[in-house]
Amino acid sequence: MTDVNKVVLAYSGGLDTSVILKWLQDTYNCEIVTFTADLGQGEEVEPARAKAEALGVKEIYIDDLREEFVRDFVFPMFRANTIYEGEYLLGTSIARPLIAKRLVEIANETGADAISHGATGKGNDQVRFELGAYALKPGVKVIAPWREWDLLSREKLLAYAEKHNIPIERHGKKSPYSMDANLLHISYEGGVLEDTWSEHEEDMWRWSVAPENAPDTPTYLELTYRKGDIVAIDGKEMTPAQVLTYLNKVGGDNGIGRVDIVENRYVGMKARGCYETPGGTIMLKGHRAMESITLDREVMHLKDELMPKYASLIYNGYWWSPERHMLQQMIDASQANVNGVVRLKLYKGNIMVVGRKSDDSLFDAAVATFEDDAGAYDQQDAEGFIKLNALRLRIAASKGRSLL
Ligand SMILES: Nc1ncnc2c1ncn2[C@@H]1O[C@H](COP(=O)(O)OP(=O)(O)OP(=O)(O)O)[C@@H](O)[C@H]1O
Ligand SMILES: NC(=O)NCCC[C@H](N)C(=O)O
Ligand SMILES: N[C@@H](CC(=O)O)C(=O)O
Repeated sequence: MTDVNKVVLAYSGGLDTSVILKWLQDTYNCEIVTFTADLGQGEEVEPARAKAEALGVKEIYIDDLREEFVRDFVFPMFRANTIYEGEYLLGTSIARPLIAKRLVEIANETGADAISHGATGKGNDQVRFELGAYALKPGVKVIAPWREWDLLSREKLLAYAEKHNIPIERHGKKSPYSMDANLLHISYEGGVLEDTWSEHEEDMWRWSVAPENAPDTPTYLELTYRKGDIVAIDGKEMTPAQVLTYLNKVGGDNGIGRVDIVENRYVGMKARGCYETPGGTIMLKGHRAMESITLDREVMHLKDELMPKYASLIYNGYWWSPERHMLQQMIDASQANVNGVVRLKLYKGNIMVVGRKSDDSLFDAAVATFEDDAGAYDQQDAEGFIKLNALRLRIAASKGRSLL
């Protein structure tokens, strides 16, 4: 067993991390610092203070990280139109690097030599927390209780909690799912979802109405972009966290952003997950529309080619890596002219782009028109363009390389 003096625990305040807190004290006989983040999960974080105090913790950090989360993690990720395996908007994946960063900062402030978290040994989150911690504090020790203890069933965990007077009630509605929530999404895993054929239950979803129950009249939105980020909605300036909060509300009301997928975890297994990402789904659609008139074609296509790689880096836990940093600089540089306004129509789970405008637009109506273009584009140029592009095809065909 590793020798540790002081551990910073990522303490969400629920049953699992409360058991972990006690288990760390007993097993490692060390001081514990707790860290609880408000990432917009919609549950009060303050109750974590009293719970930690009741377990004898002296150093308690409760941080409101909502603005930092959206400004420095969510927005940069959306500049790349990031999506994992075609469906997942990485709501949990993008929050873990921020938790890792704060764990390390708090360890430095309090003189702790170790960090701990409650992610299991079967998932992605352990990888994300630990790669981040090692990248930012190379000598840090890591304690992952799920990989060490024998409390592997719910019954054992509850028995341990009861024996040590750890309150087992959770605030809010009890969920049969393993969930993670923040301003970008809610994820649901486990329970009935472990049968890939069983349909998710309607009452599982917490933020959105079913598309069929959404209003019969559409909702229009105007998103103003500056350097690839939304800075105003319907002309009203907003901070990054305000933007996402607002879009979650209107998106949820219109039945937008539900997905039910089976994804490939980094550790090798496939896992079923349902995700509710109303604001993020709107942001992705809006951003692509803004780029469609402001980005050069080859820049756009290169971004699209690199995006799956960038998404995998984030999914697999490599936010704090030199390769993600390098890609981010390129992505950010591409956004210099991604300015303007996009107009969207939300209707029963759908998002339609109905307008886009920009002072930096590359769309040239004089060139694109089906009407007389007054010499803006010489149609005869196209003949040589096509012939030279066809040259190798014609040579191959003339030498008998039939494609039929
Ligand atoms: N808001 C948060 N603040 C600090 N740490 C967090 C937060 N959310 C999650 N974590 C860390 O990530 C781990 C994995 O998250 P997950 O959502 O699986 O936790 P959990 O099993 O729900 O824990 P609990 O039952 O205590 O809520 C948690 O055990 C905790 O260490
Ligand atoms: N139950 C959870 O804690 N889910 C978080 C993981 C969500 C998603 N499968 C991910 O790996 O990012
Ligand atoms: N948070 C979940 C899922 C994951 O990490 O992929 C776990 O700890 O297992």
